[in-house]
Amino acid sequence: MSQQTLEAIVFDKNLDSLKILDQLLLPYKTHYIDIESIDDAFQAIKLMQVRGAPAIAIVGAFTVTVDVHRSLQANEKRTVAELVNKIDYLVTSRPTAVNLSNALNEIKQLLRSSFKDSEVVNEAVFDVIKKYSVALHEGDLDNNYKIGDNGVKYITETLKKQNFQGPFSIVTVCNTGSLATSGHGTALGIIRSVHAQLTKEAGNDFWFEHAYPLETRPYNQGARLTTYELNYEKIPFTLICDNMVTSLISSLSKKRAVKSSTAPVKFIIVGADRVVKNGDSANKIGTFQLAAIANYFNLTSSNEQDKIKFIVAAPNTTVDHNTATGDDIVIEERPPHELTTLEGPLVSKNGSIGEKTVVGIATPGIQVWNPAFDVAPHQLIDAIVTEDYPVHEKQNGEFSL
Ligand SMILES: CSC[C@H]1O[C@H](OP(=O)(O)O)[C@H](O)[C@@H]1O
Repeated sequence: MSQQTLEAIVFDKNLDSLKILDQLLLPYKTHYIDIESIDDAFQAIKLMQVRGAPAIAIVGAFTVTVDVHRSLQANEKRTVAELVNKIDYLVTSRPTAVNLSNALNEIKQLLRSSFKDSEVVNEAVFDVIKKYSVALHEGDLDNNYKIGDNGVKYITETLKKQNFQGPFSIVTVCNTGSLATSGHGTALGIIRSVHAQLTKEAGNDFWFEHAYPLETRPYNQGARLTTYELNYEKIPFTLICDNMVTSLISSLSKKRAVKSSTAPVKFIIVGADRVVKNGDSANKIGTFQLAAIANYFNLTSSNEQDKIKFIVAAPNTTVDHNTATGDDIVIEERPPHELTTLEGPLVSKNGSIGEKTVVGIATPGIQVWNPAFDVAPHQLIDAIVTEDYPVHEKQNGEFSL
């Protein structure tokens, strides 16, 4: 496998060129794809060659930048109104993650406030879009480190309040790390920061011992991407299937070792694609179940030290202030083949990596339901961790975002 990297998005400020890491080939192959137009980006986002709410917003913004750069180089005459239409098309590539529409709508507002619809796109238009895109990319990385630190503070405060002692573990779903953002990540960013700061040597009565990433069917972001990141950073983890969470929590709560660890699950930390005004949060399918599982164990345990906190980690660019509740969130449905087949390279017994292959794992031609996301109700969420501190917690059962 060529040199391993976690840099999902590469924008060259001098060449005004954009490359994305093809995440459909990870973890077996590191391959970058050139993105030269809005059409290229629509395809790459739709196919999930790049995915993750913040990452697709950053790719969307950089794509408009390189698309305009290319058209100026080709001396194409395009009005601002025509460019806005192409931007609206890009927004439709993945409807649930609000980051993409937030970013592209902000670019449209900048264009509308600085130029006439009938004006021909020129260098001044390009400069406005590039400046916004670079700031979005750099701001996302800064936000993620703040989310990580805020997550550490919340976890530390929680464990101290509970008078918890000893090692603890964290469950997470999908991929919310460097491959889903500009770097460090959101939920996985908190795990990175917890691994770095809440060590046994840090002197607290408690310390982080283990992460449990879920496989995250059907696209397998956890099995392919989160394990790739955790392995790269040498963070201790054990991959589990999506249907193993209750057994994992139950075994560890009874001090029954799972592989080499007995550290109880104290936090389930997930990302988000859209957090709406009342705190309902859309995220990868299976997230609602995780919130319900945490709630079950909390209802059936009387001991404060056993309580599990359900945390949503997301930057403010993922918050949708225009939508009241989760009932109003459009959930993207994906193609049936993602459920009925598996795509990947043939891996021989000696570990050598072959050509990409598609294998069937279900009866051909059957009816399939493949929603990419679900909505965790705010009632089941203990904290929403953004780049702001203190973190968002419910007052009288309600979030105030
Ligand atoms: C920080 S990534 C947020 C969010 O995006 C992922 O969805 P997908 O892989 O389908 O783009 C997943 O729901 C993450 O939690």
